Amino acid sequence: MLNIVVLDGYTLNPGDLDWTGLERLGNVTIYDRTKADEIIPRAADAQIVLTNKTPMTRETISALPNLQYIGVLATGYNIIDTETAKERGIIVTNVPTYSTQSVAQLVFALLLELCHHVGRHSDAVHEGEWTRSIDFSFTKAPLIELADKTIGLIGLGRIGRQTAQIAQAFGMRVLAVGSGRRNPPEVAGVEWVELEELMERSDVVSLHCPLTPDTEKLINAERIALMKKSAFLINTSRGPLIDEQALAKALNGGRIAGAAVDVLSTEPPAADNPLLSTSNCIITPHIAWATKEARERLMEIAVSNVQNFINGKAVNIVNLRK
Ligand SMILES: NC(=O)c1ccc[n+]([C@@H]2O[C@H](COP(=O)([O-])OP(=O)(O)OC[C@H]3O[C@@H](n4cnc5c(N)ncnc54)[C@H](O)[C@@H]3O)[C@@H](O)[C@H]2O)c1
Ligand SMILES: O=C(O)[C@H](O)CO
Repeated sequence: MLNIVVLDGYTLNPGDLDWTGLERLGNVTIYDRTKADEIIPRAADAQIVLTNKTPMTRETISALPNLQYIGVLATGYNIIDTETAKERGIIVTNVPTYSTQSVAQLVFALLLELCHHVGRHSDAVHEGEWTRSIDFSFTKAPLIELADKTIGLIGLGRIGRQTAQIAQAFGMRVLAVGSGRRNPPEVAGVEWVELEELMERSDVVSLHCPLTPDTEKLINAERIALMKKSAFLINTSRGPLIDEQALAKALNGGRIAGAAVDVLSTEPPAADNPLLSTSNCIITPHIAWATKEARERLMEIAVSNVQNFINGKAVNIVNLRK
């Protein structure tokens, strides 16, 4: 039987799912979380390592001679040095599709909060402002309708497309930017444009591309400067896509109207992360993927990824192409 080590199982299964599917496949050891200096001793005898956000660097992978397979318990696999794994013949897989609907749903939870300030209005009512009001209605901030507005999607993969469909249901126009590597496919109701044009024309910019060396700080001061003053920026993909200092400066200076992010450059964030003290920036703690429904699918696909690897027919490989 193969040794299987889960380095950071807690966020996937804080207690409401079960690991029995995985436990049928080998000698399984599950850690809730693993610090950087604990990875090598914990994974030393493992042929299979599963990780969500515990990084597998060149140094770590090179120090694990028994390792044959790394299963990422997520769609984004930027925490893995995939090149080193490839050089050493180690298969890396991810879990695509499990949270597509949940992430797109959070995009609109964030966007609707920016448009309607539901939390702020409810808090005001509970604090007695409606009771004291002389009118039947009052607003704490300008309210915005999405119909006829333009959303610009950076990345039109699975989550980007689901977001496009919901946006269209709200009556929004949809612009998109792709990886630029080949002619983008026709997608109903979506206009492909260059990044600069997307930044200029969009009322809402939403990020859905992976974090790679090419996309790090894709949203920087120069690109934010292209946005409309009334525009919103939404990030449910990965924090390092945004230059956070530049975004905080733009928000504090009224250069754009607001932002909402589910991800930050380091997670959990340092207390001095500039977005934490920026008032017109909504921040959620990387929850887009974490609905029960999505986590159930994640567990199921992650187990089937391991089963397929053991059977010699690995699927969802992210590092052996090219
Ligand atoms: N917040 C969360 O909980 C959560 C959950 C799932 C996924 N994610 C993030 O969302 C990302 C997207 O997930 P997905 O399922 O849609 O992946 P996907 O692979 O289906 O789509 C990614 C798309 O981005 C495009 N792309 C690559 N580089 C680009 C670039 N430079 N500019 C524009 N587009 C580019 C790709 O061509 C692809 O179409 C993941 O990589 C992950 O980082 C976050
Ligand atoms: O990429 C993903 O699947 C989410 O960010 C959760 O890790």
